[in-house]
Amino acid sequence: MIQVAILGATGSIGQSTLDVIARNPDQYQVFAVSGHQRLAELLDICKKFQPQLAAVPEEKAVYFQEQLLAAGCSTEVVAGKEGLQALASTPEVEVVVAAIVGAAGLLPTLAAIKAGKRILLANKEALVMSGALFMDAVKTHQAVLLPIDSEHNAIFQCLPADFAKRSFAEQGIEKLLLTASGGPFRGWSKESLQAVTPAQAIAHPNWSMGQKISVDSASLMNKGLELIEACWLFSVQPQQIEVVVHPQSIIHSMVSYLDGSVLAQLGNPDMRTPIAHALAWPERIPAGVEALNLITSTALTFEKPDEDAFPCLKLARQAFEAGGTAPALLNAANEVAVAAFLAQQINFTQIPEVISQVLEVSTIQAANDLEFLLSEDQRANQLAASIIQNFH
Ligand SMILES: NC(=O)C1=CN([C@@H]2O[C@H](COP(=O)(O)OP(=O)(O)OC[C@H]3O[C@@H](n4cnc5c(N)ncnc54)[C@H](OP(=O)(O)O)[C@@H]3O)[C@@H](O)[C@H]2O)C=CC1
Ligand SMILES: CC(=O)[C@@H](O)[C@H](O)COP(=O)(O)O
Ligand SMILES: [Mn+2]
Repeated sequence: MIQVAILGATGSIGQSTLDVIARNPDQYQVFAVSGHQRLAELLDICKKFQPQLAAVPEEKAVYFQEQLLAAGCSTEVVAGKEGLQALASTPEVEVVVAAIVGAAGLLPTLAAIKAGKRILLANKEALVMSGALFMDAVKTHQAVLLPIDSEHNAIFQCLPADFAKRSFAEQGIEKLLLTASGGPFRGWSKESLQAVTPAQAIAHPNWSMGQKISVDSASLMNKGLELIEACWLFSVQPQQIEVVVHPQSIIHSMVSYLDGSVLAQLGNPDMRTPIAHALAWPERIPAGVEALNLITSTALTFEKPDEDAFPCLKLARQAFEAGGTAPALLNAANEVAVAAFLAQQINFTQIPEVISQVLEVSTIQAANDLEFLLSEDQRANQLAASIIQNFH
């Protein structure tokens, strides 16, 4: 029986993971879960899956333990950030699903890496902000890193099995084709984007996801973060990645080879597919996802991204090229700007403005020390907040 810890069990990825595990009860057991604000949902998860451990914020730990006891659950509560990191590195756990949103996921994911776990990575922000530190830790601690972000999982499936052992040139790989849906505002002009509401921005055309990633998809920052994520995961440069807008989200990404072959992974847009793939890799398990019917499927179309109306993609590419702390600053500024947009404090087109300003006034430094990186993340958060204040 494979024991699984789900960091961010109450979220969209967490719920999809629980669904896949529930379909494969002979192979997987939920050993540990974490939640942050949605503790009623976490209690339901504990009642259903009876995990050994549940991590919650420090101030809610006593109350949540009482709730568990009242519900007849023997789940033990671990508290706060330390509890979450301990949970991620518990010896009994073999697989850790990194599904916390944003920078808050970095330390628990690193704890799982340092404990040599199989990491199913959804939390792209953690990798974007810490890049080389993250990948070095994977190597040093012989963790197994499997992407469940749908595009990266697709690329992983289209690459040779031993892709990490040889250069792309030796393997005849020309480039990665990273698909983007284009989000709910695809085709909109810069001017018309100014007045869009949070409700419009989180209404993704194809995927049901948490609010932050939905806004990122709408601004194309999700694709910018994914471009950086792909650079680290597959050891490529941004010039080896072409972003292709594919509004139907049926092709989840592709690999183009020198002989003219383009390998693609297709499927209905449902995160249970990449989650099941990575849980079982190199085997396959059922995910509860309906097989793609190409006869009844809609036509597949492709177009170029509009980087003028959606400057976040360009900003992310530039941040990766600048290196050092730049991607962490980009990520921090984006997190603050997205939260401000969702709280209706800024408009949608001010998201890239906040990020540009944070990057412009910051000195980019080496990012090889975790403590320093975390302090820069905090500094960029504060800087972004003060830039937003000055908008008013
Ligand atoms: N949803 C999707 O289809 C995809 C998501 N991803 C990535 O996966 C990650 C999760 O996304 P998604 O599931 O959509 O997001 P959700 O908002 O649905 O879930 C986020 C999870 O993180 C927890 N969380 C939030 N803040 C904190 C914190 N400060 N400390 C600890 N836990 C916290 C939440 O707890 P609570 O709910 O209890 O507050 C929740 O469990 C993101 O990085 C996203 O980019 C990648 C590809 C696809
Ligand atoms: C499901 C998933 O992996 C998301 O990252 C999704 O790809 C978002 O879609 P777009 O960012 O392409 O709109
Ligand atoms: Mn994705």
